[in-house]
Amino acid sequence: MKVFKFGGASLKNADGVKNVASIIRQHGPDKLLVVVSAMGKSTNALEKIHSLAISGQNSSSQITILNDYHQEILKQLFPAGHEVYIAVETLFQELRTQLQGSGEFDQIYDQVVSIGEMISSVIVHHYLISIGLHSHWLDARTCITTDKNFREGKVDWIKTSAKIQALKPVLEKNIIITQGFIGSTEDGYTTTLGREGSDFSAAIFASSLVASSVTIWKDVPGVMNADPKRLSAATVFEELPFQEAAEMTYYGANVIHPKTIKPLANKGIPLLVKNFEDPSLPGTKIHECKVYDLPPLIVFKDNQCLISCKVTDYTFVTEQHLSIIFNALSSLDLRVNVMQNSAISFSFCLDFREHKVLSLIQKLQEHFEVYYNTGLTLITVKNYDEKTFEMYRSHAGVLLEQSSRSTLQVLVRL
Ligand SMILES: Nc1ncnc2c1ncn2[C@@H]1O[C@H](COP(=O)(O)OP(=O)(O)O)[C@@H](O)[C@H]1O
Ligand SMILES: N[C@@H](CC(=O)OP(=O)(O)O)C(=O)O
Repeated sequence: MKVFKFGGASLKNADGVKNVASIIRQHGPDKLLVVVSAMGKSTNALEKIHSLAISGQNSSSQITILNDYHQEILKQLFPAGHEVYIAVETLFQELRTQLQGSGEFDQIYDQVVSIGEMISSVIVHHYLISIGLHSHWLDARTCITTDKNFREGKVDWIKTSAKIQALKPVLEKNIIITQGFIGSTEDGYTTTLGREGSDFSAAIFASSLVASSVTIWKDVPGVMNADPKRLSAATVFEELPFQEAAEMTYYGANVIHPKTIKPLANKGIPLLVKNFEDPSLPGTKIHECKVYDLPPLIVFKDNQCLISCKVTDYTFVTEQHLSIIFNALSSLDLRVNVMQNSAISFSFCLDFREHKVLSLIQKLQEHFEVYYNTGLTLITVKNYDEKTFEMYRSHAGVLLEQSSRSTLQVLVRL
């Protein structure tokens, strides 16, 4: 059996849904489970709706814009009176109810933002039925069990795998359509797996079903040695070892979610990255292989924050200081992307998740003089050569630089 994953870019309008349906129709004789993300930029829109509502502002015009966007897609795909209209309206009702719910910021966020995937999966499912395919709609929350770490739910693999394996009889006669990005706590609250987590969902299903492959359908011809939106000369890899792909995603190559590779590599399931606009292109095969002479691989990670903690009592930075800093990071579940120390200060950069980073800074200020800069970009050059090394080191606006024998990292203000 195979797993396909279609992201927001492939489902951004009615033609996108038709194209996805045509790829599914042509998939061949294998059993198939399809994971879909929210349409277009719906998750960003839902994040905005949530943040307006939480801060006591009126979110109704943003909800209307999101509803209109989906209604336009529906109108182009289904005749008036089709049952899908009621299904989507029910989900918008659910959105309004959740916005009025009580609970922690992150908990409400997950109840609200997950609705994008619910809507898109319902639309794709009904469209597949309308063109004569045997589609079975699955609520991913009935299979993917996580802890209560809202916005970054940690998967309970034993429970999740058992529930996913129970889907095998359904797959005999149906194509399963389900949501990426979402799961559920044991007591029934929706959780999300981290932004752009639908690739990871595909890997969870594939690993539990021991699929023969996972294909993630993207708007690029495959995995490239840099984001083609940043470097137009980027070239496509025919194949890549799991290890290399995992490292790329760790440094921030957002073509694949960082948690996707491990479950697939553990079971030896190849990950294919293919282009949904031209499925005839070969794409990239990520699997256990050796590739020699890889070109320099350049990864840009935006929205970085550089924090410097300076000791205030004329002592040097000690292990006790580092322990305070790392305990604070760990208590907020924050990950450091690069770190560096001098005699009297310790600097590190991390993703700027405003809410959490400001709490971190507050904690650190109890012990250090804290300085911070936001709006930075971390550029990582893996397998650098002389030319790329010099080029990125001498980049304008470097705030921090670090290199090993194979990897250069510079933190810059672009
Ligand atoms: N190394 C890379 N190779 C290919 N694409 C990359 C790379 N790094 C970043 N990207 C970006 O990833 C995008 C595809 O991922 P994403 O937008 O998350 O897709 P989707 O939302 O459809 O899952 C591409 O449009 C491209 O700009
Ligand atoms: N919709 C979610 C999950 C996701 O993975 O989306 P996409 O496949 O479009 O990156 C997000 O935007 O974070």
